[in-house]
This record gives sequence, C-alpha cells and structure tokens, in this order.
Amino acid sequence: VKRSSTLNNNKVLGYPISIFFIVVNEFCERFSYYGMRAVLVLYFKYFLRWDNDLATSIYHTFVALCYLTPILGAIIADSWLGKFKTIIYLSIVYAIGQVTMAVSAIHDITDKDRDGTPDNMTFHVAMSMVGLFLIALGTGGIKPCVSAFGGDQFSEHQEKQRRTFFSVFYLCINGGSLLSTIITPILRAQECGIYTQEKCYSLAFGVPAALMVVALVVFIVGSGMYYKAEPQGNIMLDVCKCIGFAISNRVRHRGKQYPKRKHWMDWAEDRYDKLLIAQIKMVLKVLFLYIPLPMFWTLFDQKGSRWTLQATTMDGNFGALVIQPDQMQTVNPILILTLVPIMDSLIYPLIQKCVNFTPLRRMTVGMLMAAIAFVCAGLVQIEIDKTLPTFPSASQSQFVNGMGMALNVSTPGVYVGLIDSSYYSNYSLVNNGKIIFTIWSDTQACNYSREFGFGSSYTFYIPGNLVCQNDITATEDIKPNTAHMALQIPQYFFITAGEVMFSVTGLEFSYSQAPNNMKAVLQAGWLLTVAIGNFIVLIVAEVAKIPEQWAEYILFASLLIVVCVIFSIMAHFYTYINPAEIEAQFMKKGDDNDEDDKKQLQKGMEMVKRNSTGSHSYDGDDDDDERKKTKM
Ligand SMILES: NCC(=O)N[C@@H](CCC(N)=O)C(=O)O
Repeated sequence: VKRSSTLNNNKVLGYPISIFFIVVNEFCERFSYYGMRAVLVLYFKYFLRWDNDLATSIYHTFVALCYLTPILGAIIADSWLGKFKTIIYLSIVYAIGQVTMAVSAIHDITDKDRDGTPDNMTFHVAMSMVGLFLIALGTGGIKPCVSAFGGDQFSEHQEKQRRTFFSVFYLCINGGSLLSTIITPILRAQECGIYTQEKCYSLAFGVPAALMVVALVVFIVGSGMYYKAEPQGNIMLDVCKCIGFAISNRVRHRGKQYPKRKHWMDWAEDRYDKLLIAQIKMVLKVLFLYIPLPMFWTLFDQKGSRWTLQATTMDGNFGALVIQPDQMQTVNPILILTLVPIMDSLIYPLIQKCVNFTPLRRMTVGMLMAAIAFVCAGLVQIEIDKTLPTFPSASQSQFVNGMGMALNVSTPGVYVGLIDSSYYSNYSLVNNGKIIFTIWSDTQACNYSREFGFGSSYTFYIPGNLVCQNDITATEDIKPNTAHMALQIPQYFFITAGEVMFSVTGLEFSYSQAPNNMKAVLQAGWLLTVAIGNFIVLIVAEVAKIPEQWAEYILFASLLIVVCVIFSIMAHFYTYINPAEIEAQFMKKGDDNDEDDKKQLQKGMEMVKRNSTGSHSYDGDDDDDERKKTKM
C-alpha cells in the first residue's frame, strides 16, 4: 500500500516520472563505461607500451572484475544501505576512478625532458591500475542495483509498463555505448599536451569521467521522486547458510539407519523454511544450466581486445569516412539497435511458426553465431597475415642522416629527435594521411612531405647535400595495410546476432525463472558468467600460447561449439517453471499446522516434478502462465 501511494503521485502516460532519471542515469553511465573501455586496449599498447598479450590480459582482467563486483553491490544494497544509497556511494567511487584514469593518461606529468614520452612509466601504470580498480568496483557494484531499482518504481499491477521500461533501459545502454564508442576514439586521436603533442588519451578518459559525474547528478536530482525500498536482509547469505547446512546435515547422517531424502537440499528441512528450500532448488537448477555459459562471453568480450588490435592492422579508409580501429566497436551497438526490434517483431515470430523457438534454443543458436563470428575473424586474420611482415612495428618510421652535421626532424605531431651526423633516428609513430616533416640544422631548414598509408613503415635517407623534398629517398619497410576494416563487419554481425539471441534472452530467462526474492541473486549469477568468461580468455591465451592469431580464433570457435553441444543437452532436460505459482503453493496457508505444510510441500514438489517431465510446447507468448510447463 505504501509503495502504491508513493508511486501513484508522479506519473506521465502511466509511467512513474522517477524512471526518467534512472534511464538517463543509465545512458550516461554506459557512455562512461563503454567510452573508456573502447580506447583502453590501445592506451595499454601505445601509451603504457605493453605488448598485445599483456594488453589483452589486463583488459580481460578488468572486464572480469567489473562483472565480479555485482555480487558485492547486491550484498551491500540488500543487507545494509539499500539500492538508492548504494548507487550514490558507488557512483562516487566510479567517478573518482574515471578521473584517476584521465589523470594517469597526462604524459606531461612525468615528461621531465619534454620529449613527448612519460619518464616515469611506473607512476602512470600505478595510477591507471588504481583507476581501473575503482571503476570496476563502481560500475559492477551499481549494475544489479540500477536495473532492479528501476523495476522497484512500478507497482505490482504495472507489469506491462515495467516490461517496456526494461526494453527502453536496454536501448539506452546501447545508445550510450554507441555514442561513446564513436566519440572517445575521435578524442583519443586528437593531439594534446603542454610540452609535446601526443595522442589525447587523457581527453578520451576525461569525457567519460564527466559523463559519470552527470549520471550521478541526474540520479540525485530525481531523489525526491523515487520509491526507496528498505534493505530486506541479505538473501544471498541466507541461501549460502541454508545450502551449507543441507550439505553438513547430509554428511552427518550418512548411515543406512537414516532414510534417504528426495533431494539433497531436503536435508536443510530440519532447520530451514520449506519455502526457502523450494526457492533454492529453483535457483540451483538455473545456476547449473549457467555452467557452460561463460564460454560465450569469452568470445564476445574479445571485440574490445583482440578484434580492436586486429583492426589496427587494417585499412580504415571508407572514402569520405576514416574509421579508427577502436571505432569499429560501434558496429555492435548499431546492430543491437537495429536487430533487437527486427528479431522481436519479425524473425522470432517467423521461426516460431516452424519450430518451438524457446529461450534456451535461442541461446544455443546465439552461441553458434558467436562461434561463426570467430571463424570469420580467423579468415580475416589469414587475409591480414598475407599483407604483414613482422619487422619493424607497423606505423613506425625512421630517418638516416647522411649529412656532416646533426639534424633535427619533427612533424606537427611528433618530434623525431636530434640525429647525429651519419647516424639514424629511432622509429617514431606517425599518423596516416599527408605528413609534413620539418628538418633543420644550425644553418638550414626545410620541409619534406609524404603520404602515409594505414600501418605503413619507412626509412628515409637524408643525403649529404640536403636541399629537401626531392633529395630524400625513402624505402618502404612495411607496405600500408591493405586488408580493409569492412572485412570485420561479418564477424561483428554474427557476434551481435549471437548477443541478441543469447544475452537479451538470457537476461529475461534469468528473471522469469527466479523466485521473487532471489531475482537479484540470479542476476548476479548471470553477471558472474561474464566474469568467468573473461578469466577463460586469460587462461586460454596463457596456456595455449598460440603463435598464429588466426589459429587462436579458430580454437575459441571450436571450444564454443563443443560447449554449445553440452549446453543444448543440458537445456533439453530443463523444464520451464512458474516460480510464483510454486511459491503460492507454500504461501497459501502460511499459518497452517505442520500437516498442512507437508501437503503444500508435496504439492509444490509434485508440480516441480510434473514440470520437469512435462512436454508442453513454448508458444512464444510473453505471459508467464503460458511458460510453466515447457521443456527446451
Ligand atoms: N551491446 C552491449 C550490451 O548491451 N551490454 C549490456 C549487457 C552486458 C552483459 N554482459 O550482460 C550492458 O549492460 O552493458
């Protein structure tokens, strides 16, 4: 009653006004998260000067951390602060983390000799690690709270509005992600700095930091309009204690003199409520099904690491449009925004006419799509490998000074350095496009211009009698990248189609199969599969140590196909339930005597059993009641 009266005061078109602030908050937060993540692997490679493997490993450790911390956020919100305060406090931690990242990327802080490269890399590495840790704590911690807090704003009878809210919420995630993955790579490609002009990672991290502050402010502005549920106690702790007791009680009663119980969780009956035990059984069934799922995320999250690094060896010239390697990631949210409505309104209903396309079947097909995406990535890599020599590093060029005096060489973006007489410079990173070098000594100066293709590398010979443009000869050490970035589009298409079938369906499946008080537990379990998936990238990359990148892609695709077969077998034996109905069996006569309790328990369990052997078909209808007796 309290909730309804709080909510009904401020409504527009039947929706509580408060959700406007939550949706805008999510848009800004996802802008902040994905914007920072888009340039992260390149920051590791080009600013911190890590190799591809280290950059990929730290990237996936960070993503894994972001999906481990939701458990922490859910525990803090449920048992202590409540969702509202948890979101505020952890958003502050998050914003501090983003600002720390932006500061860590200012090379001028330690560039004492003003040569354009940081002199104390340890400082930058340490600061960025602290920043990433705070971001992981913040983004992961608030993740299960914000969506659930949004759901809390609706009263029981507003189920339809709540469903629309979740769709808009998902579109906002991808809207924020789309905008930021376009904008932050552009910011990163700018030149900035007080002493020397370098790539502007500080700006690329600074704008997401500002957006996180905006997200926090918007959320606080809506403060007076929210329904704020009190923390209900830590259900996750209760679940763990109950499972622990069932196991220890089972171990203590091992002899033949103790009658067997139908399910090992029934050993908790001596101390715990039967309703709680039945709810835990439902959750465990779904968690068991989650075991193979991390492999999907193992492949999915390599968009931001391996695929972005792959794009650095490709040609991003799309005619009027020049695409940065990290901007290729925008293909994912663009496809999400187009594919979600197409799938929902066209593809799923069409398939449903031919086969019973249940959520678990959709997820299986989603996994296959991700495997196909990695086969595409492997084929693209083979194309790239045909065009790439291994030495020197792509996009680096050097000068050889044949003059009898020392020379300085620079471009507006890069100071190549002072080259002694009859000596050569180090390799310097040069942008693509037309570049003008200024070459000067104590007595003369001249300009030399040249067109640089994506990823090309040259050695320039400065003769003894330099006049300029026509005197300098160049040898091409590495040809410009010729494999076009458009070749990555098929792999993005398949991975995103896979995401729509797997992720969007899986989120809804986790919500619909969870008992009311354990929806957050299952959401945290779902997010945990993402964390484990990212750890698998690290393990496979470390253990397999495959020298050929294309072979690594094919290995990941093969692993996912094997896992997909296992998942489809497990899913075949899963039966869809209606948690509310099972719970109702226990609640109906909550205050009845023990005998009645037993009958209710029997009824509920029979229902679970009936469901697990039932063969009704899933008709694609969203109505929960229609789903209760459905096999995969
Ligand atoms: N297209 C990215 C996206 O929609 N991401 C969602 C879900 C991510 C996940 N692994 O569950 C997001 O919330 O960022």
